[in-house]
Amino acid sequence: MTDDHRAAAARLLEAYASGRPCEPVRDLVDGLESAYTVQSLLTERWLGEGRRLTGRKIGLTSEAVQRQLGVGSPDFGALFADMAVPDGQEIPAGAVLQPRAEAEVALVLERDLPHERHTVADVIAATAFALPAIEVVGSRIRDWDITLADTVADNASSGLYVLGTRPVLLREVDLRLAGMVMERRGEQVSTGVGAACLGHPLHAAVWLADTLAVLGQPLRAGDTVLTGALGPVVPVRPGDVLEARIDGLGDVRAAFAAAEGETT
Ligand SMILES: C=C/C=C(\O)C(=O)O
Repeated sequence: MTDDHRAAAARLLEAYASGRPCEPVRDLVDGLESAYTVQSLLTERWLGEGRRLTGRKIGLTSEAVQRQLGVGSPDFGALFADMAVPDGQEIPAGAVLQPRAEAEVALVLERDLPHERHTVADVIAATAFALPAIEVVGSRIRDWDITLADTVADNASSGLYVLGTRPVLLREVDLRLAGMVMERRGEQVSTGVGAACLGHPLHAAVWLADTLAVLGQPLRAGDTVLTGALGPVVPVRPGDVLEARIDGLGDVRAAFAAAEGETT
């Protein structure tokens, strides 16, 4: 760990604290490993503040999002209990900096995934159930001017996440063929399918499980895994109500508070 890593972490933490986006951190981060070192600094700090790790998110799994953000490989970030918003509960204005929303498949594990190389069968055997999810991503970096290094350092642009409430067993759903539609007050704003997520959301989960095991931080029983967007990410405006429906998994809703002085 270097002074540059500490400076990058401090820049991101200042953006969180002030609510004002910061300049990119890529000038302080030399490559992917270095970016994950900055992310780890943030994670360690948040754990030290008593936040509870609830799992991980995978990002940049779909070509649509990779094109939108101009970055070309998956990444991961940490999820904490205070980032989980109950289905349909209003999300306060300003809770996430520069919020955007995406619909995805969440997996909840009932077994550890400790190996350096997992199979899809390992992931299926370790999964208790799947849920539909909306991830509210955000960026501490001004205007989302991000490279892969910036988003990795910035906890994979994590914000909040909303999980549906009807658990579905993997044997009851074909996640590859599962279509997704996300609507903003009845208007279609994003569509996609499970196959858009690295070919299959379970492939994304295998990538994450292997990557974390190699890093010595394996996925554990009880973890939630957000497997990555199934379709394009959409900007969020105050007062938005977004509803995502995923075939076989059902629906989930993210409701955003109106800006002060506005009613919806
Ligand atoms: C910037 C964040 C992207 C994701 O979370 C995703 O592609 O799922």
